[in-house]
Amino acid sequence: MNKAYLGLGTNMGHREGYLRQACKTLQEHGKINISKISKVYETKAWGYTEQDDFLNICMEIETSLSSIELLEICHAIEEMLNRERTIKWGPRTIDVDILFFNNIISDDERLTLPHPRIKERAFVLIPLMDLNKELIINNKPISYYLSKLSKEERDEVKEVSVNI
Ligand SMILES: Nc1ncnc2c1ncn2[C@@H]1O[C@H](COP(=O)(O)OP(=O)(O)OP(=O)(O)O)[C@@H](O)[C@H]1O
Ligand SMILES: Nc1nc2c(c(=O)[nH]1)N=C(CO)CN2
Repeated sequence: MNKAYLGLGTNMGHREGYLRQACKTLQEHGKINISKISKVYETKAWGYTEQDDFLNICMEIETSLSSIELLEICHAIEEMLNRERTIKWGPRTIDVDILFFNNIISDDERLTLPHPRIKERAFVLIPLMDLNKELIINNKPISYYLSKLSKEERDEVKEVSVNI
């Protein structure tokens, strides 16, 4: 069985609803089991800042799918929930990224592993820390990268009480 970590984000419309639908679709897939789910965080937009706040979560899954098959499922969920690609890093109903897939390291443009921007993103590092503090990128634990971010960046990620 493969172990993977996914990052989900949404900042349009009924954000909890989109997260719930994405989780339900993943859980109902016969070849995916959600083994852990992080707390829910409300986060300031990163990268392209002129947009509404996001809700972000991460999850750990077990799956018999290959990494590319899993990527196809992530894209199918984005399509089902009407994600549109207009502005780079812009508003979206849902984004489902593969953060880690086993210990695979790949610089393939279609599927880069670990996801290339985890290290800079408090909105990913903080929920990942809920799941597994031992995750490693370039021989360093994710806590190292979180400690390198400024207090301001970390403070932009706030736990909220939302049930998914
Ligand atoms: N680990 C990965 N997880 C998801 N998509 C990936 C990954 N590595 C590469 N990609 C590719 O990145 C492309 C762009 O993805 P997407 O439009 O979701 O980017 P984004 O979420 O806006 O930005 P970012 O990639 O910085 O999170 C996808 O077509 C996908 O094939
Ligand atoms: N806070 C936050 N900012 C973002 C997010 C996101 O999920 N959360 N996703 C982006 C593109 O992947 C760009 N910026």
